[in-house]
Amino acid sequence: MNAPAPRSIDVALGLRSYAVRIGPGLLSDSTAWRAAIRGRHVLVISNTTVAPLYLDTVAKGLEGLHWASFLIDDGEAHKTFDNVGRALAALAKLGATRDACIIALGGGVVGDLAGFTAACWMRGIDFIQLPTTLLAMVDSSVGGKTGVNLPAGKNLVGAFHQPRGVFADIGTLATLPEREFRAGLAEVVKGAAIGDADFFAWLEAHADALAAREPAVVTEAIARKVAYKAGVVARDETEQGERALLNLGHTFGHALETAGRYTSLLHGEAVAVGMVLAAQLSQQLGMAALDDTLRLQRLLDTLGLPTDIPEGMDPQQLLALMRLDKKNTAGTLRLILWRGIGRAEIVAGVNEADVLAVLQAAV
Ligand SMILES: NC(=O)c1ccc[n+]([C@@H]2O[C@H](COP(=O)([O-])OP(=O)(O)OC[C@H]3O[C@@H](n4cnc5c(N)ncnc54)[C@H](O)[C@@H]3O)[C@@H](O)[C@H]2O)c1
Ligand SMILES: O=C(O)C(=O)C[C@@H](O)[C@H](O)[C@H](O)COP(=O)(O)O
Ligand SMILES: [Zn+2]
Repeated sequence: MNAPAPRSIDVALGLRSYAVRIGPGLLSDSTAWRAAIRGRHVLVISNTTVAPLYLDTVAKGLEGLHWASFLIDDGEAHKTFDNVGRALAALAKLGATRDACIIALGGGVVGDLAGFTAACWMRGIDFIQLPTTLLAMVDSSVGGKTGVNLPAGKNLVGAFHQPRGVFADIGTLATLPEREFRAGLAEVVKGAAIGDADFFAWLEAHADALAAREPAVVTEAIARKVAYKAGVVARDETEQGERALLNLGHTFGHALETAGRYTSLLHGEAVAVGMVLAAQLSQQLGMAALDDTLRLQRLLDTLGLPTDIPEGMDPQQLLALMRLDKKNTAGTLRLILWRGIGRAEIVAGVNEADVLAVLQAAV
């Protein structure tokens, strides 16, 4: 089978615009990403799973530069402030000046942490995203949200800091475990559920091909989701309005992740469950129809994603965690609710009793 044609999608942000390139061989063909490095110092941030697979390939593209690597342990539980401190120490040891560049090699955990480290060092240096998970390719590497978790909540510390470029080598998906691949599909479904009913229907029609990882279909899905997200980010970089829609399922999802101490559900899985809960709440409030909720559930199911809250979770604790969500204002819940396939809405002042009722019915 022919390799899918490479794609390039622009994130239009004036002087800080950049391209998201998607295709095979982008790690080993270093010409493009190397050109995005302006200075002499480079810190590659990765983790103990990804580095043994791909760091040597990246290293070949760094010849002649003064570079080092900093590896974190694997998993969401390591997207911490402590690790940012260690990464900053690695930059100091490297002697990194303001024209230094950080390369994020890995999934969303590495990307978020590396981006935040780049935002902090000397008040902001360049970084490049080399995403190696489906989730990072379709979502976390694009748009400049960077940050880390606290025990009190997901992504509570962070900064908006855009990368200089994103280079998604789809060849790296060959080594990605099945569960992680499926978790990435949740963020693809999310984009379609929020703002693109045609894309949602396309996902339904191609669900089996996606689950089977057919390269052309996977590439098309990545490109469509990235194009959708790039448009939203270009219109509302710092989430003053529309961008909050990208949080569909996340207020519930982040609470599930935090309650599970970042080791129970993967982020994409938590978003899948969270979208179903948001749909059920929307239905309860008379905003969405049962048929649409069932369609969403069916698609997530076909893609092998969970749609139920894991056993043992406490609705009151989940609600308490939701109160610390960054979208909330003036002590009231502000959620992304759903009007049906392709239509989401920001709703302020959501009644806690309604949220609790949905959580209690779901456990
Ligand atoms: N900044 C954003 O806009 C944004 C968007 C969505 C998600 N996120 C964040 O992204 C994180 C989730 O990202 P994720 O799903 O990529 O998780 P992850 O970074 O933990 O990666 C998933 C797993 O896959 C492994 N892995 C990565 N690439 C691999 C490869 N090619 N082959 C084999 N194994 C590989 C990793 O070591 C890890 O075990 C969460 O912290 C979430 O909050 C951020
Ligand atoms: O890019 C965005 O904006 C998103 O909300 C994308 C989400 O998928 C992602 O999980 C993001 O990190 C959540 O952001 P947060 O502001 O809720 O922490
Ligand atoms: Zn997300």
